[in-house]
Amino acid sequence: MRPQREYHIVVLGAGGVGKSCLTAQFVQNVWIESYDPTIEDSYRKQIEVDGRQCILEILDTAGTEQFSEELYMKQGQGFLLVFSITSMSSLNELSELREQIIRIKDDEKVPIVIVGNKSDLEEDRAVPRARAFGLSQTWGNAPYYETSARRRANVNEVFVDLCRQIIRKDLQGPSGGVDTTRKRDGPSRGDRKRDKGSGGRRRSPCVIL
Ligand SMILES: Nc1nc2c(ncn2[C@@H]2O[C@H](COP(=O)(O)OP(=O)(O)OP(=O)(O)O)[C@@H](O)[C@H]2O)c(=O)[nH]1
Repeated sequence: MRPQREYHIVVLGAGGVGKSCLTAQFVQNVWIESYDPTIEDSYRKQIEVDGRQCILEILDTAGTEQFSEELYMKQGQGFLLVFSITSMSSLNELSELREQIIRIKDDEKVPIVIVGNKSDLEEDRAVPRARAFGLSQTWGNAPYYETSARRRANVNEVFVDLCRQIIRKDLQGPSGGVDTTRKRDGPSRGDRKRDKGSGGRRRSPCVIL
């Protein structure tokens, strides 16, 4: 049996674009209506991609408060760059984030997926699909998906695409994922948390499904 590999994914983007909702839909299959700004949450989920068992360690970052940015960019092996199709400024914010990732990772070909979330709000669209797609092309043909966390549309697809890119890179070089057969499973990082109250959202930093 192939060993499981562990991959670090970081979800980045402006505040309120739906990073936490996308992550919660992917990891826990739940929809969160309320807006509760994230400080930093991390989750674990095991998935199978092309016959390989992968454990994804997903870091859901703060849209507004930028804690330990450099550290998590260094540790991340793949990045979901999320904007809302209802906000042009949220798309514009991604350019700087991408530049930062490339500078910190010192790698032009770092696995990235660009995500235009809130596709269910077509009537409020402010970012033409062609505009976002054009940008993704100038970023080395990074895959571009439109998602709806609310309707759970394309949610798995963005994580699987990113995971596939990381696997490909992992197979090409020695600096890939961690072989978890040599590592004790334990709680994730992500220890800086805001008290999220008793709503539907979990306080636990670590979810293993
Ligand atoms: N209609 C619609 N609303 C969404 C969608 N995704 C998220 N939202 C709403 O947008 C608001 C913000 O969602 P969050 O997931 O908390 O956004 P975030 O990017 O994590 O925000 P920060 O934690 O501040 O960085 C919430 O009220 C969600 O219910 C979506 O796909 N469609």
